[in-house]
Amino acid sequence: MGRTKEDASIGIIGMGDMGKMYAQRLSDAGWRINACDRPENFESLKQEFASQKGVTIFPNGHLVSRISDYILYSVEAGVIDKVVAQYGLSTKVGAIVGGQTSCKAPELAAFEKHLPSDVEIVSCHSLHGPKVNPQGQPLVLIQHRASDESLKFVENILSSFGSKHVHLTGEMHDRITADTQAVTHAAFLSMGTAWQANTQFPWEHGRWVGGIENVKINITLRIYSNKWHVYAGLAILNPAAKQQIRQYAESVTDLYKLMIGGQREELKRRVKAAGASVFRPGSEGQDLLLKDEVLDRFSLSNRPREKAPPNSHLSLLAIVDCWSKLGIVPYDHMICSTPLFRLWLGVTEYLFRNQDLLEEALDTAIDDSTFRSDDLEFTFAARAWSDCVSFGDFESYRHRFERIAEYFAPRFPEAATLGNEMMKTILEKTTSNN
Ligand SMILES: NC(=O)C1=CN([C@@H]2O[C@H](COP(=O)(O)OP(=O)(O)OC[C@H]3O[C@@H](n4cnc5c(N)ncnc54)[C@H](OP(=O)(O)O)[C@@H]3O)[C@@H](O)[C@H]2O)C=CC1
Ligand SMILES: O=C(O)C(=O)Cc1ccc(O)cc1
Repeated sequence: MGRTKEDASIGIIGMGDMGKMYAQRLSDAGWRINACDRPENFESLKQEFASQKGVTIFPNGHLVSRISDYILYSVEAGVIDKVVAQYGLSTKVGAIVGGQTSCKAPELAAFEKHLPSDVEIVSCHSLHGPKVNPQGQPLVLIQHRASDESLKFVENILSSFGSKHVHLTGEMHDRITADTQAVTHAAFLSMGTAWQANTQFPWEHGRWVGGIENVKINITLRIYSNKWHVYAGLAILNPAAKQQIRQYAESVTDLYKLMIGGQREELKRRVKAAGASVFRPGSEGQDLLLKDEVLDRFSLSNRPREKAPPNSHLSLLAIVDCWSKLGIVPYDHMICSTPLFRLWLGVTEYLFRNQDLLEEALDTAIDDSTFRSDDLEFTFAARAWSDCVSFGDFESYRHRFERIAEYFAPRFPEAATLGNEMMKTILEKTTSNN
Protein backbone atom coordinates (compact mmCIF):
# COMPACT_ATOMS: atom_id res chain seq x y z
CA MET A 1 0.00 0.00 0.00
CA GLY A 2 1.25 3.47 -0.87
CA ARG A 3 2.26 5.66 2.03
CA THR A 4 3.64 8.78 0.40
CA LYS A 5 2.02 11.71 -1.38
CA GLU A 6 3.18 10.29 -4.68
CA ASP A 7 1.62 6.85 -4.34
CA ALA A 8 -1.17 7.13 -1.71
CA SER A 9 -4.59 8.73 -1.92
CA ILE A 10 -7.11 9.85 0.68
CA GLY A 11 -10.83 9.15 0.58
CA ILE A 12 -13.42 11.47 2.08
CA ILE A 13 -17.00 10.23 2.41
CA GLY A 14 -19.33 13.11 3.29
CA MET A 15 -18.46 16.42 1.65
CA GLY A 16 -20.24 18.77 4.03
CA ASP A 17 -18.52 21.64 5.81
CA MET A 18 -15.81 19.56 7.48
CA GLY A 19 -15.27 17.17 4.56
CA LYS A 20 -14.79 20.11 2.19
CA MET A 21 -12.40 21.81 4.54
CA TYR A 22 -10.31 18.62 4.77
CA ALA A 23 -10.41 18.08 0.99
CA GLN A 24 -9.34 21.65 0.34
CA ARG A 25 -6.49 21.75 2.81
CA LEU A 26 -5.15 18.27 2.16
CA SER A 27 -5.17 18.73 -1.61
CA ASP A 28 -3.46 22.12 -1.19
CA ALA A 29 -0.80 20.23 0.76
CA GLY A 30 -0.26 17.94 -2.24
CA TRP A 31 -2.33 14.84 -1.38
CA ARG A 32 -4.61 13.20 -3.93
CA ILE A 33 -8.21 13.21 -2.68
CA ASN A 34 -11.08 10.92 -3.74
CA ALA A 35 -14.32 12.29 -2.36
CA CYS A 36 -18.07 11.82 -2.47
CA ASP A 37 -21.26 12.95 -0.86
CA ARG A 38 -24.70 11.44 -1.42
CA PRO A 39 -25.17 10.24 -5.01
CA GLU A 40 -27.70 13.03 -5.67
CA ASN A 41 -25.02 15.64 -4.88
CA PHE A 42 -22.50 14.17 -7.33
CA GLU A 43 -22.95 16.63 -10.23
CA SER A 44 -23.04 19.81 -8.15
CA LEU A 45 -20.06 18.70 -6.06
CA LYS A 46 -18.11 17.81 -9.19
CA GLN A 47 -18.70 21.30 -10.52
CA GLU A 48 -17.80 22.92 -7.24
CA PHE A 49 -14.44 21.13 -7.13
CA ALA A 50 -13.73 21.25 -10.86
CA SER A 51 -10.88 23.70 -10.43
CA GLN A 52 -9.46 22.23 -7.21
CA LYS A 53 -6.31 20.42 -8.25
CA GLY A 54 -5.93 16.97 -6.72
CA VAL A 55 -9.59 16.43 -5.81
CA THR A 56 -11.63 13.85 -7.74
CA ILE A 57 -15.33 13.62 -6.99
CA PHE A 58 -17.03 10.21 -7.22
CA PRO A 59 -20.72 9.32 -7.25
CA ASN A 60 -20.64 7.19 -4.08
CA GLY A 61 -18.61 5.76 -1.21
CA HIS A 62 -17.94 2.40 -2.87
CA LEU A 63 -15.93 4.08 -5.59
CA VAL A 64 -14.03 6.15 -3.04
CA SER A 65 -13.37 3.24 -0.65
CA ARG A 66 -11.99 0.78 -3.16
CA ILE A 67 -9.11 3.04 -4.28
CA SER A 68 -8.15 5.05 -1.19
CA ASP A 69 -5.45 4.30 1.38
CA TYR A 70 -6.83 6.41 4.23
CA ILE A 71 -10.61 6.84 4.21
CA LEU A 72 -12.34 9.40 6.39
CA TYR A 73 -16.05 9.27 7.08
CA SER A 74 -17.21 12.86 7.61
CA VAL A 75 -20.96 12.35 7.87
CA GLU A 76 -23.61 13.18 10.49
CA ALA A 77 -22.95 11.24 13.71
CA GLY A 78 -26.51 9.91 13.68
CA VAL A 79 -26.02 8.07 10.36
CA ILE A 80 -22.48 6.75 10.83
CA ASP A 81 -23.57 3.15 11.36
CA LYS A 82 -25.76 3.19 8.26
CA VAL A 83 -23.10 4.77 6.04
CA VAL A 84 -20.26 2.47 7.19
CA ALA A 85 -22.59 -0.50 6.73
CA GLN A 86 -23.19 0.70 3.19
CA TYR A 87 -19.58 1.27 2.05
CA GLY A 88 -17.38 -0.54 4.58
CA LEU A 89 -17.08 -3.78 2.62
CA SER A 90 -15.72 -1.87 -0.37
CA THR A 91 -12.69 -0.68 1.63
CA LYS A 92 -9.42 -1.33 -0.18
CA VAL A 93 -7.49 -4.28 1.25
CA GLY A 94 -5.01 -3.09 3.88
CA ALA A 95 -6.35 0.47 3.98
CA ILE A 96 -6.85 2.59 7.12
CA VAL A 97 -10.25 4.01 8.01
CA GLY A 98 -11.17 6.86 10.35
CA GLY A 99 -14.04 9.23 11.07
CA GLN A 100 -14.59 12.86 11.93
CA THR A 101 -17.77 12.51 13.97
CA SER A 102 -17.80 14.31 17.30
CA CYS A 103 -18.67 11.27 19.41
CA LYS A 104 -16.46 8.23 19.00
CA ALA A 105 -18.37 5.37 20.66
CA PRO A 106 -20.89 4.88 17.82
CA GLU A 107 -18.28 5.56 15.15
CA LEU A 108 -15.78 3.00 16.43
CA ALA A 109 -18.58 0.48 17.03
CA ALA A 110 -19.67 0.92 13.40
CA PHE A 111 -16.11 0.38 12.16
CA GLU A 112 -15.69 -2.77 14.26
CA LYS A 113 -19.03 -4.10 13.11
CA HIS A 114 -18.82 -3.43 9.39
CA LEU A 115 -15.16 -3.21 8.30
CA PRO A 116 -13.22 -6.28 7.16
CA SER A 117 -10.67 -7.41 9.72
CA ASP A 118 -7.63 -6.56 7.55
CA VAL A 119 -8.63 -2.89 7.62
CA GLU A 120 -6.92 -0.73 10.26
CA ILE A 121 -8.69 2.00 12.22
CA VAL A 122 -7.22 5.40 13.11
CA SER A 123 -9.88 7.97 13.87
CA CYS A 124 -9.60 11.71 14.33
CA HIS A 125 -11.49 14.78 15.50
CA SER A 126 -10.59 18.38 14.74
CA LEU A 127 -11.77 20.28 17.79
CA HIS A 128 -12.96 23.34 15.91
CA GLY A 129 -15.48 24.35 13.28
CA PRO A 130 -14.80 24.36 9.53
CA LYS A 131 -14.14 28.10 9.35
CA VAL A 132 -11.51 28.18 12.09
CA ASN A 133 -7.86 28.00 11.06
CA PRO A 134 -6.67 24.55 12.27
CA GLN A 135 -3.21 25.91 13.04
CA GLY A 136 -2.53 25.38 16.73
CA GLN A 137 -5.99 23.91 17.44
CA PRO A 138 -6.24 20.47 19.05
CA LEU A 139 -6.64 17.48 16.73
CA VAL A 140 -7.48 14.22 18.50
CA LEU A 141 -6.03 11.02 17.05
CA ILE A 142 -7.29 7.60 18.06
CA GLN A 143 -5.12 4.60 17.25
CA HIS A 144 -7.97 2.17 17.71
CA ARG A 145 -6.89 -0.84 15.66
CA ALA A 146 -3.67 0.01 13.87
CA SER A 147 0.08 -0.38 13.90
CA ASP A 148 2.36 2.46 15.00
CA GLU A 149 3.45 2.77 11.41
CA SER A 150 -0.14 3.34 10.24
CA LEU A 151 -0.66 5.95 12.94
CA LYS A 152 2.45 7.73 11.69
CA PHE A 153 1.08 7.65 8.16
CA VAL A 154 -2.16 9.32 9.31
CA GLU A 155 -0.22 11.86 11.37
CA ASN A 156 1.86 12.65 8.33
CA ILE A 157 -1.26 13.21 6.22
CA LEU A 158 -2.81 15.54 8.78
CA SER A 159 0.41 17.34 9.68
CA SER A 160 -0.18 20.13 7.15
CA PHE A 161 -3.01 21.49 9.36
CA GLY A 162 -0.42 22.53 11.91
CA SER A 163 -2.84 21.36 14.63
CA LYS A 164 -1.73 20.03 17.98
CA HIS A 165 -2.02 16.26 17.93
CA VAL A 166 -3.62 14.79 21.04
CA HIS A 167 -3.54 11.01 21.40
CA LEU A 168 -6.52 9.51 23.21
CA THR A 169 -8.64 6.38 23.32
CA GLY A 170 -12.18 6.68 22.02
CA GLU A 171 -13.50 6.41 25.56
CA MET A 172 -11.27 9.19 26.91
CA HIS A 173 -12.22 11.35 23.96
CA ASP A 174 -15.93 10.98 24.70
CA ARG A 175 -15.54 11.66 28.41
CA ILE A 176 -13.56 14.84 27.83
CA THR A 177 -15.72 16.20 25.03
CA ALA A 178 -18.83 15.66 27.16
CA ASP A 179 -17.27 18.15 29.61
CA THR A 180 -15.91 20.56 27.07
CA GLN A 181 -18.49 20.54 24.31
CA ALA A 182 -21.85 19.11 25.28
CA VAL A 183 -22.40 21.06 28.47
CA THR A 184 -21.03 24.28 26.93
CA HIS A 185 -23.50 24.03 24.08
CA ALA A 186 -26.32 23.30 26.55
CA ALA A 187 -25.64 26.61 28.28
CA PHE A 188 -25.67 28.67 25.07
CA LEU A 189 -28.65 26.81 23.63
CA SER A 190 -30.51 27.64 26.84
CA MET A 191 -29.61 31.32 26.63
CA GLY A 192 -31.04 31.52 23.11
CA THR A 193 -34.16 29.64 24.20
CA ALA A 194 -34.73 32.06 27.08
CA TRP A 195 -34.24 35.14 24.91
CA GLN A 196 -36.64 33.78 22.33
CA ALA A 197 -39.18 32.86 25.01
CA ASN A 198 -39.11 36.46 26.23
CA THR A 199 -39.08 37.69 22.61
CA GLN A 200 -35.87 39.59 23.06
CA PHE A 201 -32.93 40.37 20.89
CA PRO A 202 -30.74 40.88 23.94
CA TRP A 203 -28.40 43.40 22.36
CA GLU A 204 -31.35 45.77 21.95
CA HIS A 205 -31.64 46.08 25.73
CA GLY A 206 -29.38 48.23 27.86
CA ARG A 207 -29.01 45.36 30.31
CA TRP A 208 -27.03 43.33 27.81
CA VAL A 209 -24.43 45.70 26.54
CA GLY A 210 -20.71 45.10 26.72
CA GLY A 211 -18.18 42.70 28.16
CA ILE A 212 -19.31 39.20 29.02
CA GLU A 213 -22.66 39.82 27.35
CA ASN A 214 -21.02 40.23 23.95
CA VAL A 215 -19.52 36.79 24.19
CA LYS A 216 -22.81 35.23 25.34
CA ILE A 217 -24.72 36.79 22.46
CA ASN A 218 -22.18 36.15 19.71
CA ILE A 219 -21.62 32.53 20.66
CA THR A 220 -25.32 31.81 21.04
CA LEU A 221 -26.02 33.17 17.57
CA ARG A 222 -23.05 31.32 16.17
CA ILE A 223 -24.40 28.01 17.49
CA TYR A 224 -27.93 28.61 16.24
CA SER A 225 -26.63 29.57 12.81
CA ASN A 226 -24.91 26.18 12.49
CA LYS A 227 -26.32 22.76 11.72
CA TRP A 228 -28.47 21.27 14.44
CA HIS A 229 -27.17 17.71 13.90
CA VAL A 230 -23.64 18.61 15.02
CA TYR A 231 -24.89 19.60 18.49
CA ALA A 232 -27.58 16.90 18.67
CA GLY A 233 -25.11 14.17 17.73
CA LEU A 234 -22.43 14.97 20.23
CA ALA A 235 -24.93 15.38 23.08
CA ILE A 236 -27.39 12.57 22.39
CA LEU A 237 -24.91 9.89 21.37
CA ASN A 238 -22.42 10.48 24.16
CA PRO A 239 -23.56 8.72 27.35
CA ALA A 240 -21.37 10.91 29.57
CA ALA A 241 -22.96 14.04 28.11
CA LYS A 242 -26.44 13.24 29.42
CA GLN A 243 -25.23 13.23 33.01
CA GLN A 244 -23.27 16.45 32.58
CA ILE A 245 -26.16 18.30 30.98
CA ARG A 246 -28.52 17.03 33.66
CA GLN A 247 -26.17 18.31 36.36
CA TYR A 248 -26.02 21.69 34.64
CA ALA A 249 -29.83 21.89 34.63
CA GLU A 250 -29.89 20.88 38.31
CA SER A 251 -27.29 23.51 39.20
CA VAL A 252 -29.29 26.17 37.36
CA THR A 253 -32.49 25.12 39.15
CA ASP A 254 -30.89 24.98 42.62
CA LEU A 255 -29.28 28.39 42.27
CA TYR A 256 -32.44 29.93 40.86
CA LYS A 257 -34.42 28.64 43.85
CA LEU A 258 -31.91 30.20 46.23
CA MET A 259 -32.22 33.48 44.32
CA ILE A 260 -36.00 33.71 44.41
CA GLY A 261 -36.04 32.47 48.00
CA GLY A 262 -33.82 35.42 48.95
CA GLN A 263 -31.28 33.02 50.50
CA ARG A 264 -28.33 35.34 50.09
CA GLU A 265 -25.92 33.65 52.49
CA GLU A 266 -26.62 30.14 51.22
CA LEU A 267 -26.29 31.30 47.60
CA LYS A 268 -22.97 33.01 48.33
CA ARG A 269 -21.65 30.08 50.31
CA ARG A 270 -22.50 27.57 47.61
CA VAL A 271 -21.23 29.62 44.69
CA LYS A 272 -18.01 30.63 46.39
CA ALA A 273 -17.28 27.06 47.51
CA ALA A 274 -17.79 25.91 43.92
CA GLY A 275 -15.56 28.73 42.68
CA ALA A 276 -12.83 27.73 45.14
CA SER A 277 -12.82 24.15 43.85
CA VAL A 278 -12.66 25.18 40.18
CA PHE A 279 -10.45 28.28 40.36
CA ARG A 280 -7.85 26.93 42.71
CA PRO A 281 -6.09 29.29 45.15
CA GLY A 282 -2.75 30.35 43.76
CA SER A 283 -4.15 31.04 40.29
CA GLU A 284 -4.96 34.68 41.16
CA GLY A 285 -1.72 36.00 39.77
CA GLN A 286 -2.19 34.31 36.39
CA ASP A 287 -3.34 36.28 33.38
CA LEU A 288 -7.03 36.14 32.69
CA LEU A 289 -7.92 34.33 29.48
CA LEU A 290 -10.08 37.30 28.46
CA LYS A 291 -9.83 40.96 29.28
CA ASP A 292 -12.24 43.92 29.21
CA GLU A 293 -10.80 45.65 26.21
CA VAL A 294 -11.13 42.49 24.14
CA LEU A 295 -14.61 41.67 25.35
CA ASP A 296 -15.92 45.18 24.75
CA ARG A 297 -14.90 45.39 21.14
CA PHE A 298 -17.47 42.97 19.83
CA SER A 299 -20.93 44.27 20.45
CA LEU A 300 -23.97 43.85 18.21
CA SER A 301 -25.50 46.76 20.09
CA ASN A 302 -25.07 50.33 18.94
CA ARG A 303 -25.62 51.63 22.45
CA PRO A 304 -22.70 53.11 24.31
CA ARG A 305 -21.39 51.09 27.19
CA GLU A 306 -20.77 53.18 30.27
CA LYS A 307 -20.61 50.83 33.20
CA ALA A 308 -21.23 47.10 32.92
CA PRO A 309 -24.88 46.72 33.87
CA PRO A 310 -25.28 44.30 36.79
CA ASN A 311 -26.49 40.86 35.89
CA SER A 312 -27.13 37.79 38.03
CA HIS A 313 -25.09 35.71 35.55
CA LEU A 314 -27.06 32.59 36.44
CA SER A 315 -25.63 30.72 33.43
CA LEU A 316 -22.06 31.30 34.63
CA LEU A 317 -22.70 30.68 38.32
CA ALA A 318 -24.35 27.40 37.36
CA ILE A 319 -21.54 26.12 35.15
CA VAL A 320 -19.07 26.53 37.99
CA ASP A 321 -21.46 24.80 40.38
CA CYS A 322 -21.87 22.03 37.80
CA TRP A 323 -18.10 21.59 37.28
CA SER A 324 -17.60 21.51 41.01
CA LYS A 325 -20.36 18.91 41.59
CA LEU A 326 -18.90 16.68 38.86
CA GLY A 327 -15.32 17.14 40.06
CA ILE A 328 -14.29 18.72 36.76
CA VAL A 329 -11.30 21.04 36.65
CA PRO A 330 -11.81 22.69 33.26
CA TYR A 331 -8.17 23.77 32.94
CA ASP A 332 -7.21 20.10 32.81
CA HIS A 333 -9.08 19.90 29.50
CA MET A 334 -7.34 22.77 27.73
CA ILE A 335 -5.28 20.37 25.67
CA CYS A 336 -8.50 18.95 24.26
CA SER A 337 -10.60 22.11 24.15
CA THR A 338 -12.64 23.77 21.43
CA PRO A 339 -12.58 27.52 20.81
CA LEU A 340 -16.07 27.84 22.30
CA PHE A 341 -15.04 26.04 25.44
CA ARG A 342 -12.07 28.35 25.90
CA LEU A 343 -14.32 31.37 25.47
CA TRP A 344 -16.84 29.95 27.92
CA LEU A 345 -14.12 29.24 30.46
CA GLY A 346 -12.72 32.70 29.76
CA VAL A 347 -15.93 34.54 30.64
CA THR A 348 -16.52 32.34 33.66
CA GLU A 349 -13.04 33.00 34.93
CA TYR A 350 -13.53 36.71 34.26
CA LEU A 351 -16.48 36.70 36.64
CA PHE A 352 -15.07 34.43 39.32
CA ARG A 353 -11.64 35.96 39.57
CA ASN A 354 -13.02 39.43 40.11
CA GLN A 355 -14.41 39.34 43.64
CA ASP A 356 -16.27 42.65 43.24
CA LEU A 357 -17.97 41.51 40.08
CA LEU A 358 -18.91 38.17 41.62
CA GLU A 359 -20.33 39.86 44.76
CA GLU A 360 -22.25 42.25 42.54
CA ALA A 361 -23.72 39.35 40.53
CA LEU A 362 -24.74 37.50 43.69
CA ASP A 363 -26.31 40.61 45.25
CA THR A 364 -28.05 41.42 41.97
CA ALA A 365 -29.43 37.88 41.93
CA ILE A 366 -31.04 38.44 45.32
CA ASP A 367 -31.98 42.15 45.28
CA ASP A 368 -32.75 43.04 41.70
CA SER A 369 -35.85 41.54 40.14
CA THR A 370 -35.03 42.86 36.66
CA PHE A 371 -33.54 39.55 35.61
CA ARG A 372 -36.05 37.26 37.33
CA SER A 373 -38.15 36.48 34.29
CA ASP A 374 -35.08 35.95 32.13
CA ASP A 375 -33.59 33.64 34.72
CA LEU A 376 -36.89 31.78 35.04
CA GLU A 377 -36.98 31.17 31.30
CA PHE A 378 -33.31 30.20 31.39
CA THR A 379 -34.06 27.62 34.10
CA PHE A 380 -36.93 26.15 32.10
CA ALA A 381 -34.73 26.08 29.02
CA ALA A 382 -31.80 24.31 30.70
CA ARG A 383 -34.16 21.62 32.00
CA ALA A 384 -35.90 21.25 28.67
CA TRP A 385 -32.62 20.80 26.77
CA SER A 386 -31.50 18.29 29.35
CA ASP A 387 -34.73 16.31 28.93
CA CYS A 388 -34.46 16.50 25.19
CA VAL A 389 -30.93 15.07 25.26
CA SER A 390 -31.85 12.40 27.83
CA PHE A 391 -34.81 11.20 25.76
CA GLY A 392 -32.38 10.86 22.86
CA ASP A 393 -34.88 11.98 20.29
CA PHE A 394 -33.13 13.61 17.32
CA GLU A 395 -36.34 14.88 15.76
CA SER A 396 -37.53 16.78 18.81
CA TYR A 397 -34.02 18.19 19.22
CA ARG A 398 -34.14 19.35 15.64
CA HIS A 399 -37.55 20.89 16.08
CA ARG A 400 -36.54 22.87 19.19
CA PHE A 401 -33.27 23.98 17.64
CA GLU A 402 -34.76 25.10 14.33
CA ARG A 403 -37.66 26.97 15.94
CA ILE A 404 -35.23 29.10 17.91
CA ALA A 405 -32.77 29.44 15.04
CA GLU A 406 -35.57 30.84 12.90
CA TYR A 407 -36.20 33.58 15.44
CA PHE A 408 -32.57 34.74 15.36
CA ALA A 409 -31.99 34.10 11.64
CA PRO A 410 -32.45 37.72 10.47
CA ARG A 411 -29.51 38.66 12.67
CA PHE A 412 -27.14 35.87 11.60
CA PRO A 413 -25.24 37.77 8.91
CA GLU A 414 -24.12 40.62 11.15
CA ALA A 415 -23.54 38.24 14.06
CA ALA A 416 -21.37 36.01 11.86
CA THR A 417 -19.16 38.87 10.74
CA LEU A 418 -18.69 40.16 14.24
CA GLY A 419 -18.52 36.69 15.77
CA ASN A 420 -15.75 35.58 13.38
CA GLU A 421 -13.74 38.66 14.22
CA MET A 422 -14.31 38.11 17.92
CA MET A 423 -13.30 34.46 17.71
CA LYS A 424 -10.16 35.35 15.80
CA THR A 425 -9.06 38.03 18.24
CA ILE A 426 -9.95 36.08 21.33
CA LEU A 427 -8.47 32.84 20.04
CA GLU A 428 -5.15 34.55 19.56
CA LYS A 429 -5.26 35.25 23.29
CA THR A 430 -6.63 31.92 24.48
CA THR A 431 -4.67 29.14 22.90
CA SER A 432 -5.06 25.60 24.15
CA ASN A 433 -1.70 26.05 25.92
CA ASN A 434 -3.24 28.33 28.50
N1 LIG B 1 -19.27 21.45 11.94
C1 LIG B 1 -18.38 21.37 12.90
O1 LIG B 1 -18.06 22.38 13.55
C2 LIG B 1 -17.72 20.07 13.21
C3 LIG B 1 -18.32 18.87 12.88
N2 LIG B 1 -17.73 17.68 13.20
C4 LIG B 1 -18.36 16.41 12.86
O2 LIG B 1 -18.03 16.13 11.52
C5 LIG B 1 -19.10 15.45 10.86
C6 LIG B 1 -19.50 16.26 9.64
O3 LIG B 1 -19.97 17.52 10.07
P1 LIG B 1 -20.27 18.70 9.07
O4 LIG B 1 -19.37 18.62 7.90
O5 LIG B 1 -20.33 19.94 9.85
O6 LIG B 1 -21.77 18.31 8.65
P2 LIG B 1 -22.45 18.42 7.21
O7 LIG B 1 -23.91 18.16 7.40
O8 LIG B 1 -22.06 19.71 6.59
O9 LIG B 1 -21.77 17.24 6.39
C7 LIG B 1 -22.13 15.88 6.41
C8 LIG B 1 -22.24 15.44 4.96
O10 LIG B 1 -22.32 14.02 4.86
C9 LIG B 1 -23.26 13.74 3.84
N3 LIG B 1 -23.75 12.37 3.85
C10 LIG B 1 -24.75 11.83 4.58
N4 LIG B 1 -24.92 10.54 4.24
C11 LIG B 1 -24.01 10.26 3.26
C12 LIG B 1 -23.71 9.11 2.51
N5 LIG B 1 -24.39 7.97 2.65
N6 LIG B 1 -22.71 9.17 1.59
C13 LIG B 1 -22.02 10.31 1.41
N7 LIG B 1 -22.28 11.45 2.11
C14 LIG B 1 -23.25 11.42 3.03
C15 LIG B 1 -24.33 14.76 4.10
O11 LIG B 1 -25.28 14.88 3.07
P3 LIG B 1 -26.77 15.41 3.47
O12 LIG B 1 -26.61 16.78 4.01
O13 LIG B 1 -27.51 15.34 2.19
O14 LIG B 1 -27.28 14.47 4.54
C16 LIG B 1 -23.49 16.01 4.29
O15 LIG B 1 -23.17 16.63 3.07
C17 LIG B 1 -20.21 15.33 11.87
O16 LIG B 1 -20.22 14.04 12.42
C18 LIG B 1 -19.87 16.39 12.93
O17 LIG B 1 -20.33 16.01 14.19
C19 LIG B 1 -16.48 17.63 13.78
C20 LIG B 1 -15.82 18.79 14.08
C21 LIG B 1 -16.40 20.09 13.85
O1 LIG C 1 -16.28 24.87 19.32
C1 LIG C 1 -17.36 24.25 19.38
O2 LIG C 1 -17.78 23.71 20.41
C2 LIG C 1 -18.20 24.21 18.18
O3 LIG C 1 -19.37 24.41 18.25
C3 LIG C 1 -17.55 23.77 16.91
C4 LIG C 1 -17.42 22.29 16.93
C5 LIG C 1 -18.53 21.48 16.74
C6 LIG C 1 -18.38 20.10 16.75
C7 LIG C 1 -17.15 19.57 16.98
O4 LIG C 1 -17.04 18.24 17.03
C8 LIG C 1 -16.03 20.36 17.17
C9 LIG C 1 -16.18 21.75 17.15
